[in-house]
Amino acid sequence: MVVSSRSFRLATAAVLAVLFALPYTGAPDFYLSYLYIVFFWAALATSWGVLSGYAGYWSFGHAAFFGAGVYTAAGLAAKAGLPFLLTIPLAAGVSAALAGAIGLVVFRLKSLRGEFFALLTLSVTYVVAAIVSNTPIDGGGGVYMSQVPLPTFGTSVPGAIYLLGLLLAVGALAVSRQVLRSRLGAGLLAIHDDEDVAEVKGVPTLRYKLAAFAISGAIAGAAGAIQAAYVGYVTVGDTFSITVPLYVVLMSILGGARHWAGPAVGATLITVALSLFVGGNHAELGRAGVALALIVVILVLPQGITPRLLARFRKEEAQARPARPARPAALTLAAARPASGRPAAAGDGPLLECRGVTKRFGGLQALAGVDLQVRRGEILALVGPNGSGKSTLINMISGHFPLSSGSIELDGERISLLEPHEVARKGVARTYQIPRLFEHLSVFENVRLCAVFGGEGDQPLEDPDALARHWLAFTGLADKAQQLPAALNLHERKFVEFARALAARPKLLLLDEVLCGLTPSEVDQAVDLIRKIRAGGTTIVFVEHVMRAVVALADRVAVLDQGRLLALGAPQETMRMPEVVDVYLGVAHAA
Ligand SMILES: Nc1ncnc2c1ncn2[C@@H]1O[C@H](COP(=O)(O)OP(=O)(O)OP(=O)(O)O)[C@@H](O)[C@H]1O
Repeated sequence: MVVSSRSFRLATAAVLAVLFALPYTGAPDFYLSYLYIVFFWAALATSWGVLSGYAGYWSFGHAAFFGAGVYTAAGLAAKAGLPFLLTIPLAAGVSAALAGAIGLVVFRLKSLRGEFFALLTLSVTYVVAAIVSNTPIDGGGGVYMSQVPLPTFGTSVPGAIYLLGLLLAVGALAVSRQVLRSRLGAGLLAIHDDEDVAEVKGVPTLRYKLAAFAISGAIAGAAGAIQAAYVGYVTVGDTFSITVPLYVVLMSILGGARHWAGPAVGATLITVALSLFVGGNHAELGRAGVALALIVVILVLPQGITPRLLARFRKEEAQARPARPARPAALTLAAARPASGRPAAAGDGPLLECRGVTKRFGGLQALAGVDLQVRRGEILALVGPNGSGKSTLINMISGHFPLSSGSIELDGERISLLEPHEVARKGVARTYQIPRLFEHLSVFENVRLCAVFGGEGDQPLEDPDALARHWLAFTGLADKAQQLPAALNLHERKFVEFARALAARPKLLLLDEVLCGLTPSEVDQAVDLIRKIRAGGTTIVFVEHVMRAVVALADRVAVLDQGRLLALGAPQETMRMPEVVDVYLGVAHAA
């Protein structure tokens, strides 16, 4: 049976209407409480997904944010006498602030990615728990909510808590969906796949991670506030329990952590499955069976249930729909060009100026004071023996690594102190020697992301989709748009790197060994492409070992040796210089 998107939306609206009306129909409190638990876990798991699912920063500290919400509400309502409803936004604020404060410290450190982030957030839970239990916030005895006047809309207290839980779950899903569809979501998904590359492509990674963490904390805090009213008596042991992070992680993985609805789907399935085995003679056996079934489902569907179901649904819908003509990739050239791209103009002054660029990796001097000017509109080849510092210089210009000393200016403006995403916003784009594509994004999404985050200034691009399609067509990848990078060969992966860099509309394009590993005909194709790119007004610096391409393309050649600029000039003459022949080409190659 084919269900259209419209009928799916109508069904969702009808289910929501029934759920919101339920407390007014005289439904027993037992059912309301049962459904509240589903909403509670759905909201909590959804909040986890905003940072951890999208950006891949697995937090095991969700109990800290949830607990901060529980105790903010309990403390303010039971001890300070604030109206309970007012404590919910306050709890959200406290938990968001806690997440933001932790994020400000840990997100700056590259060494705290992956498992270290998980462990660190877990330990934060115990620190917060210790603070709560050793201060008057709890004092070791727990906090009773029995004296707190709780709202009774929905005809009773359980009805009101049910409605609050439902509102929170719906709100969390709406926020998570909105995040995923925004620039923030696109940036978070890129961070998930390769944070350093995301930053170089223009994603302000620190700001985005902080925003996601704060949103995640806020929803968890609000969930904690409502849960405080639900349980009526809060204790440190129950609140800061390892169960919270373990459950939300499991729920999110089962449902699909990279989809906005995935964690809530997982939460619903697990909560309902576990509730079937709360009592009776075989409760333990039943719960073990549920756990086993979970393991099997996760092994069979590593991306989660929701993406799989949606993929099938979309496939059926597409098959049922009459085929529409494909949208053309056409785009006005003005939109595709670099923001301030100008055609090549000899003597127009340097676009890029490197002064005394030095880079040390511990005791190793990779660059030893390189002075180099790149003229506006030229193609400059950067050559030299292995380990001479070519890629390091590209990394310095794109902001990938900070300089040890020296300075780099673009268009007369110093860029060497900027973050990589700020360098990208000044009009610098690069490719990687070994393509570093976002492996969970389609080829189209890879290029679109660079269209969204590239380009000078902060004006959002009007039609990033059209720009992505344009550059995919330009690089001959239009028919690969919907594929994942893993399905491409090396040549295609390198051309996706090209398309991504071009979608950023750069003034300065840095190409790091784009021809390495390509067949002779693929090299010819790439040479042709590079010529066309320059004709569009882009200045190009390219690192290359394929001499045929260097001679065919370069206006000038810069030769590096042991981190120093050995020679600079027109290709033919520079390649014949005895010192260049000596250190790089060898007599036979120079002939
Ligand atoms: N992240 C890093 N940490 C430590 N050393 C590094 C790092 N990156 C580069 N190096 C070292 O710096 C020196 C210059 O390396 P670089 O990759 O810039 O050379 P290259 O000229 O691009 O070489 P190739 O042609 O082989 O790519 C090498 O000795 C390399 O080992």
